Amino acid sequence: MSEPTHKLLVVEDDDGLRRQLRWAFDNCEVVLAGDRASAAAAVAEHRPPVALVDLGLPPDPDGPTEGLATLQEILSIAPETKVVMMSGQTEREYAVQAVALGAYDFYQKPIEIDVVNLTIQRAYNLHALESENRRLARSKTGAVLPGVTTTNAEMLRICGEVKRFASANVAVVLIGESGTGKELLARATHELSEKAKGPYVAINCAAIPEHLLESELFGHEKGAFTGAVKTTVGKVELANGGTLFLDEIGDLPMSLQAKLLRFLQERVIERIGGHRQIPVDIRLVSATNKDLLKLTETNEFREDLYYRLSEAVIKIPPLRERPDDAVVIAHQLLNSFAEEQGRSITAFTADALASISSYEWPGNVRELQNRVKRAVAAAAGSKITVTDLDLPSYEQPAPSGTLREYREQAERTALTRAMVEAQGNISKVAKLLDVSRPTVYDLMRQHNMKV
Ligand SMILES: Nc1ncnc2c1ncn2[C@@H]1O[C@H](COP(=O)(O)OP(=O)(O)OP(=O)(O)O)[C@@H](O)[C@H]1O
Repeated sequence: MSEPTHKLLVVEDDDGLRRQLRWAFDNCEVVLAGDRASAAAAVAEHRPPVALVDLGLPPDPDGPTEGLATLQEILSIAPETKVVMMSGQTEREYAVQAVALGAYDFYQKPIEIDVVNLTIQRAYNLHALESENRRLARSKTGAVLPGVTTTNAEMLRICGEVKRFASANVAVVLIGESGTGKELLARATHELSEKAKGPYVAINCAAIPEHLLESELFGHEKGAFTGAVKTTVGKVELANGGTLFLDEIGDLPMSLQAKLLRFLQERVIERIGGHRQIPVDIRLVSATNKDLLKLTETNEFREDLYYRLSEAVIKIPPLRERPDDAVVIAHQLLNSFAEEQGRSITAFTADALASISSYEWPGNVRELQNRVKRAVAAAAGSKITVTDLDLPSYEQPAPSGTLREYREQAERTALTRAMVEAQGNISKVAKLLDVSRPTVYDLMRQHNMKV
């Protein structure tokens, strides 16, 4: 084996054979297990790319049941692990059964080290190739900013803006419905900025009662008011050298709007009950689902503060306006929840995909997360259904608008589904839609889609 750091799990109950195998694979980090339970624990801890499993394990050393159960348990914890089963002369008939259950290969004893080594090397190669494919698929589905998944043209444009604004050190306001990813983009702005080495401190202006909010933001000195038993540093000061994220800024009470404005003009704070001016150097990112400009017209939000906060404005579209993202994010969530919950569910049914892309998603990505998580836990089959997601079934909308608009909508839906199914592989998309590759590229351009 080329890399001595490869982990190899050997599940074998015969002591002599275990020693022989450990010696034979001294170029791997061999993890030994003698039964199903210790094999499962070792897989959870080490996630070995390859496992070599004896078919006859206690309590059924002469039969296949325990070996096959161990195979299934390993794959339920780590579906990516390549399992090579070993059998005695008489158990050859179980080879097909093992492969049908997901084993990568089958090896018949007696052990010939060179041959086993070759099988294992091939398994490592395949594992590496599949990992690389998964990585590429992930990057194709657009990990354009840390933690952000998108293939939607508008979101990709927004991610580009976030990157540019992050390095420009301007005050950014993020506008979008609840669960659209405002906090996610706020964090990305911090991580990509020159303040990334400093702290990231978030505060939700709507979640804290008005009389406590001032102290939360600016801190207080001991004895400043009844109950102020010790000096407390506020969030603004805590964020010094980093980024302060003010969530639900539209709910900031008027009295504090004045105080925040003063801070933004002078860049110093005074704790409540304090007389010292403390200089604070922060990057400010705020977020709201309200129309701040409208609030300025009704005098609910100070206009001067609005302009201070919104040197850059980013509007995040709701998920219902980006059905392509709903489907792509759903797949990514499915993969990560299935891995987390140790379930071998890899797909949605076609009906479920149709519902995901047509549903309104009032709770946006947060609601999508909750539904997919529950569905992964509840699914009885290998695919997630509309019922698992507890979504209304998709109903073909009655034609509205012109024939051309209707055609365009259908074309876009078909293209999105094919892109998701093919994980961005254009040749596969072309095959699924029965058109040429150049046609796929043309369609993508027309519909503003990227791979
Ligand atoms: N494009 C995306 N890709 C992956 N995960 C996302 C995406 N958008 C949002 N999420 C995830 O969805 C969840 C909700 O996002 P977030 O908390 O950023 O929304 P928000 O707009 O700040 O919501 P609220 O206004 O309710 O605070 C988070 O777990 C976030 O990581």
